[in-house]
Amino acid sequence: MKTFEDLFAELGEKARTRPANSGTVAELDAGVHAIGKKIVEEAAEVWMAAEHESDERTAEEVSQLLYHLQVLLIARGLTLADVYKHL
Ligand SMILES: N=c1c2ncn([C@@H]3O[C@H](COP(=O)(O)OP(=O)(O)OP(=O)(O)O)[C@@H](O)[C@H]3O)c2ncn1[C@@H]1O[C@H](COP(=O)(O)O)[C@@H](O)[C@H]1O
Repeated sequence: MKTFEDLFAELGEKARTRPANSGTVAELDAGVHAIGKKIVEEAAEVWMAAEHESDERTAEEVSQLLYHLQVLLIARGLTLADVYKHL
């Protein structure tokens, strides 16, 4: 099973190697403004799923929000350590 740290390492590698079919590369190229909008959209989907949908759907929406948050960190050149020091 992929962990949060595994995903961050994978996305960092995508950003470095820029494979042609990567949604992550496309999202990074779209920029921080577009990524931020995606985060807000996914956060709303998390809220709606938690209030009205199943545990499985809620977990899925949370995974998507975490993905977009990680893309934002990479876009800003931040690491997980930069976040963890605030936890
Ligand atoms: N975990 C994710 C992930 N979570 C969410 N997403 C993206 O976020 C979107 C999810 O949003 P929705 O389901 O709300 O989207 P949708 O309704 O299908 O489409 P939208 O209209 O919202 O775009 C997906 O379409 C993906 O583009 C992800 N894209 C990639 N990953 C993982 O990231 C890694 C790298 O992926 P690539 O860069 O695409 O190779 C792989 O391990 C992937 O599994």
